[in-house]
Amino acid sequence: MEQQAPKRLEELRKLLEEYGHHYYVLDNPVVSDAEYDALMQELIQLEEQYPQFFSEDSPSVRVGGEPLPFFEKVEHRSPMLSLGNAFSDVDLRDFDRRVRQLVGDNVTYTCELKIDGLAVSLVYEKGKFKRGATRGDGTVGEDITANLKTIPAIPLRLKEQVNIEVRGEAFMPKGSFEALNVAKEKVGEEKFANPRNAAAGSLRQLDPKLAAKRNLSIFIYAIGYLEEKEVPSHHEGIHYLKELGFRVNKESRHCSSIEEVIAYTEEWVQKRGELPYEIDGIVIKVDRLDQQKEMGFTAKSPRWAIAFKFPAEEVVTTLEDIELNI
Ligand SMILES: CC(C)(CNC(=O)c1ccc(Oc2ccccc2)cc1)c1ccc2c(N)nc(N)nc2n1
Repeated sequence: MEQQAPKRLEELRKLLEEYGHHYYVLDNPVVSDAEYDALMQELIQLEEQYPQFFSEDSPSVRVGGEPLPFFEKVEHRSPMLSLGNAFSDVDLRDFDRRVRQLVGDNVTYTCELKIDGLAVSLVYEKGKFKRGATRGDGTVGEDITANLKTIPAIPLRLKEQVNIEVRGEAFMPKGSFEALNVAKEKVGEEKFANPRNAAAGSLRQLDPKLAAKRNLSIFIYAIGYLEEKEVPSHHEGIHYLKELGFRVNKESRHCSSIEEVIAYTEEWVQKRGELPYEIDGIVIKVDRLDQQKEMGFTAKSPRWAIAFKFPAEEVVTTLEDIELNI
């Protein structure tokens, strides 16, 4: 007869999973950091006391396991495609014209912020997080599961026991990036050039305990495959991902015309500085899945999506940043 795990251990796992979801996925904390940390410490101590009740989806895995000798290569079940680029309204209108030529005039778009981070794939079996990987060359990536498990915004268990693979952008918030570079400067270590390099550098090193300290987060933006369920549109797919427990970006907008899309790009060129994370553009997707299927793919990109790239953010170099060699 299998021994029952102590009640308190199960209770702590449920509490920390619930609190973690509110804090890191919904950006809506229900307990203080101090209370969350105290409960986590209590769970870690209990799990050390009862190692026979180890569970791979316990919230305690967020602190990170032992360093790996190397990363395994993994093949994505469906390719992680790249996006064609648009640099102007003319390019966006050309895209809209191509879409209408292929699927007719009854077309709407979903616009999403293009987060400046590291593209990753997350595989769930019966709702449990099994494997996470970098994009790599789109077909083969590196298995960075151990590092991704330390990201609190990545659910270890979904609200439904589905087999699903999702794609998203792991990133380091601007505030965490600034603090990390201050800490590196203090000990004379090389600073990261930007949050994207900091996120990639944190996830592509072999020690999960180091990744756990980097305050990384993620936004999920695509379903790679999903068994036993069809979603009719992209925006309904994203809503489903949110219901499953994934962190999705609240700024996405369902647009009924390319004019609305252009207005959205102009809005975010202005507002990007107000975001707590860096973005390098906007991704525009034909919203209906039947029309996406009708349009298909080129060798490496979908015909039904495009990335509108922002001009590189001009870096204002303050006087104290310029070594005054007078
Ligand atoms: C649209 C897609 C390319 C994802 N989609 C896929 O990767 C993808 C992959 C196989 C698909 O189906 C196939 C299945 C088998 C073979 C070929 C295709 C469908 C979509 C993409 C890429 C980058 C994005 C980004 N940086 N930010 C946001 N917000 N969205 C993004 N969306």
